[in-house]
Amino acid sequence: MSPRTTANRRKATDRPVRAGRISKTKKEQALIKVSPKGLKLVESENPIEQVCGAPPAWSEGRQQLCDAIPWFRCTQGAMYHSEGFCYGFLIDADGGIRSYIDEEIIVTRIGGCCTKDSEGNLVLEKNQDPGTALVQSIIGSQESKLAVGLVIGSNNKVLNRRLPHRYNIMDWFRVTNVWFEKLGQKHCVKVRFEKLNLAEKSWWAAKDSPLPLPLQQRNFETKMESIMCQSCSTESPRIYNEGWMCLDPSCVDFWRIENVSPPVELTFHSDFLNFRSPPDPAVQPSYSLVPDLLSTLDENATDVSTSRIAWKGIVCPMCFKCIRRTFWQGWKCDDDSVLGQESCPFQKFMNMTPVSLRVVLDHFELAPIKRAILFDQKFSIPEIDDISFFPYRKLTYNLEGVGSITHFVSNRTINSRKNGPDDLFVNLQRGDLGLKRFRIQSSLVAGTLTSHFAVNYGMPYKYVVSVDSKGFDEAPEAMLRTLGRLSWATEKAVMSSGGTYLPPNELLTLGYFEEMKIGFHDDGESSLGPSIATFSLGAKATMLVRMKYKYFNGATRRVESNAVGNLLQNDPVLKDCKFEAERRELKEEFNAGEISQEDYDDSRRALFKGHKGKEAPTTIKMELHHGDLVVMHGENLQKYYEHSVIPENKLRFALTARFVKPDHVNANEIKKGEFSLTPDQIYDGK
Ligand SMILES: O=C(O)CCC(=O)C(=O)O
Repeated sequence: MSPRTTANRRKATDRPVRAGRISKTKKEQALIKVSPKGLKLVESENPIEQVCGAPPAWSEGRQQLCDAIPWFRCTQGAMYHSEGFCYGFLIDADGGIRSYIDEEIIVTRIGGCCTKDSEGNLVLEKNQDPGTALVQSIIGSQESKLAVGLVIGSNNKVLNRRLPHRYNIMDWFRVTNVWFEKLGQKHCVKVRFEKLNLAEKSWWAAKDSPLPLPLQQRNFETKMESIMCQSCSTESPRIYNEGWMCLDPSCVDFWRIENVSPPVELTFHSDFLNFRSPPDPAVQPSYSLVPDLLSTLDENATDVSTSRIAWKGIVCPMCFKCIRRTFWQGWKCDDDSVLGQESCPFQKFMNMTPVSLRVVLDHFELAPIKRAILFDQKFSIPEIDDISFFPYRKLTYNLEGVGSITHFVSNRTINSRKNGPDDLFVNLQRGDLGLKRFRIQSSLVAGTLTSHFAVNYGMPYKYVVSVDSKGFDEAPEAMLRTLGRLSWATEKAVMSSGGTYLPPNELLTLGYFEEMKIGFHDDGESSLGPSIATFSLGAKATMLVRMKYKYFNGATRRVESNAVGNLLQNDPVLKDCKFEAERRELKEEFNAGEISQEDYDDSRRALFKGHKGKEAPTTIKMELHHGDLVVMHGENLQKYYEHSVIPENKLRFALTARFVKPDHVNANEIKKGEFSLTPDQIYDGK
């Protein structure tokens, strides 16, 4: 069906190229050719050029970028969108075919619904639906005149310029067009961005390229041709030279030129690339391109330095690199450097005005005389002992054949005693304990930092991260007192459960600012003894304990839903695991020699097949209050179960003591775990 033109239709191909157009080198002209293979051809035929300037901010890591730039808070995917608006967009390797970049215009595909084919090319898995959050958000920004921040990654080959860093902030852009195209048999969404500030030369323009035309000399009259489709009565702009197409994916004439599919090679129409939107003061961004967080933090206000906003990243005012808050006191530019990179001397350490207990504790008088606890029947109910260790309440959770968790519940008398939890909370905030955030070794997203600060004293210990250890001879007084309390709690809990007490020789201190936490993990390293004791100071926290995925489901995780993962070699069939009765019966038959290994495995596979594996429900839920002590005892507890802790307020410390087996430690480090307590550092349980 041939298109019916609108009243003001002009023949676009006849129109002269107007002022306001950036003059293009031959190479750039060639880039306008947008066949699937064309871009690669252009890339190899043309040497990579230098850019003329430097980005206003940059980053070598995605995590650092997202932490410091509020308009680009997405660690995966190309678009940062929130509540119906697109705020930031990354142009990297996968803009897709028919992409375009020059100094002022960017044409790219918006992500989603993609997978990689055998050659590593992105292919659409399904149609991009106009109703998806990505599509709605980009339209939301266009309609609301919200400027979008663009970042260009060094994997981008369309620009064909040498980019100085892995991620480079470009500028603010307005969304001028959002439309659908056909990609293979599916349809995808494309967007045209236009730089907001046309008066200044873009830093990514080619070195020695001419200045842009001044605004007064620009022609804002050029318009894209727009034609109404005869079939669906929707107007679509003319984007390609080869002919006009209806761009409404629901129309029978979608993506057809004069009733036939368009050729493989398409070239952008000059009006589509050359038109510029007249200046419009209503088009504004939500944030500064390079935010200045530091100027908003009043260091003398007591509740600022540990607040959520204060552990965001910043842009280094000296070298413009995005840096994360890795240190308890603040930011250090060279800490987030890539190895071998020149380091920048910038550092900003906060005043760290001590946080008062009153700010973090909700109880009217800081702590109750006796803590009343209502147990939720959904979780394990502990044995309660109010007598043996008075004034503590002792709650014991027994996990059959696995171990026990003992919770010593503190109160006002214990907390307010001299050198007790109230004093320790204040003392731990004096001086520099050496707390830092470390990189998580097994994180899915490379470079992710822990969401808490840590420092280790005594024997070296590696938990989710590798932390340097300082000797106990360097430990502040407050830590030795804590060690006294944790040794007391470990001994009492282990003796009550009939185990063997091994005095701790390592103390890991975690510090949590507002909204920090520790996700599910275990403390099951082979170098550790069976007891782990934690002392809570400051804000209340919730500790959750659950069975590990593979012990709950009887098999490891599998990517494909419904497929069965690797079966457990030695299934402990824990109480309340999935298919507990069936798994126990099969195990007994196998152990009794009634069924072969093959039959045992086949029967388990048949049992699990078709059931999507899921995380185990929470077995134990504990509220950890200021002054409380928790002792986990039993090697199998760490083997079969995992725990997480989510604090609630602006500051919490968790000090955890363990016994590290000396034969797992370098001889020259053993000394670090040696300590002796003065009589008043030894805790008497009061
Ligand atoms: O914050 C806490 O109470 C727990 C800390 C913890 O799980 C650990 O040190 O392994």
